Amino acid sequence: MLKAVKIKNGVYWVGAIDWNIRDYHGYTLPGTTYNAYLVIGDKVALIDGTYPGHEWQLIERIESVLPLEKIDYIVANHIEIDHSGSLPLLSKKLPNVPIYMTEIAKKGFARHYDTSAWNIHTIKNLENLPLGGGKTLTFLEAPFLHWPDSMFTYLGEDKILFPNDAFGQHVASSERFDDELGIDVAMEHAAKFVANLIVPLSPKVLKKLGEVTELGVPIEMIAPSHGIIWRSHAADIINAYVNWANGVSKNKITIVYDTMHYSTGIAAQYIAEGAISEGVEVKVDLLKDGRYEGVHRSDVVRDILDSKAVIVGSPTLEDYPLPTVAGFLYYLMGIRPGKQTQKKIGFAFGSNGGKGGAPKVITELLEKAGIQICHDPIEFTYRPDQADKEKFFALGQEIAKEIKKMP
Ligand SMILES: Cc1cc2nc3c(=O)[nH]c(=O)nc-3n(C[C@H](O)[C@H](O)[C@H](O)COP(=O)(O)O)c2cc1C
Repeated sequence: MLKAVKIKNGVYWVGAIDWNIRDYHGYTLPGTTYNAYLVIGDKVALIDGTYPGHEWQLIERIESVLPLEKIDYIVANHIEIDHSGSLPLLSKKLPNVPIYMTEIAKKGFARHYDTSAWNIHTIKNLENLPLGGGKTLTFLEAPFLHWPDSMFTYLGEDKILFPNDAFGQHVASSERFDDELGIDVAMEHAAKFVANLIVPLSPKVLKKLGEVTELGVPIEMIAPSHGIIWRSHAADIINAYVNWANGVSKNKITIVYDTMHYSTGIAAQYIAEGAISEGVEVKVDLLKDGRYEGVHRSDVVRDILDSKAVIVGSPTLEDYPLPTVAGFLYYLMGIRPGKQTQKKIGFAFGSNGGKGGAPKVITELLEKAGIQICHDPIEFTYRPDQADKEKFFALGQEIAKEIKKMP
């Protein structure tokens, strides 16, 4: 039988490890976990659940602590199926057990499952659920963190926040805690998660963290619904969230491009060399799914998370950017990294066969992603010549100097 992991007295991790998942809604990941938690007072509550197909891990881990029938309450912090996929089975096995959720979740669940037989309890913001035995759950509505239905659950006596997807990371590992996995590795997985899922919600993150601070609820441990539990570095991940939400960046430039015959790649290299000569960090990402093996867009946005500048290149193909670049820009428009408190600058470039047009289209899409355009689109025909190379090197130097002046 799989075992639960004790995270505090009377609190257990009873989730599932999914070692195999490599793509989740277009985000590449090295596996993940679906975290669920058992809180045992006089009464017993189960917080969150698993993706469909992983219910067996959840049930075995619960039963390593107590019989499933001992569960008195189920808390559903979020409707998305990677957390709620076990509810259809649990609601059958535990037919009378109340399931706590927000009013919006109730409607959302009805669009996912047949909830007619569920014993649903809709929570009010800051409602308490005393379990007895020194365990009280408090529910905090957290709309749009990250879906309209989302809520956080707080276990006051143990100072544990169960914020569902917030503070999560997609990583499958034998370690359950930040200090076991290593803080740098944990932070890197958290950064990718934030770059892809949380950046568009930045104002809401800041507002919610402000509300939690005002409530004066001490948080010693953060137990998210994916990845490791923050037990030694809860304050560090909260601080990192504040910085990411504000768009705090390094003197770093991300250059992202695709190419058919590599002319645009030569230009990218010259921009990079110019910037490097000014002492700034540069990441050059050739987009995956293009002609060459490259970097997946979900990793490119991770690079952009702490970059002050984003430079995007594409040759012109039938008057437009390559589909990889266009697709990437649509992804970026949804994430809107340039719309955080601290701005990002950028421009577009690319090779053409005489007519061109791609960099102009890229510029428009970069603007929609909130990137402040600091240079007109730059085009050249076929291979860059010596003058082009020098121009691109100088541009790299120019933008590096510019970002060094930015906060
Ligand atoms: C199928 C195809 C369509 C193209 N369409 C255009 C176009 O609409 N306008 C243009 O100026 N060049 C066009 N070109 C030329 C490329 O933009 C040119 O070869 C460029 O140098 C390629 O840059 P790269 O080496 O970075 O791939 C096209 C090339 C191909 C193969």
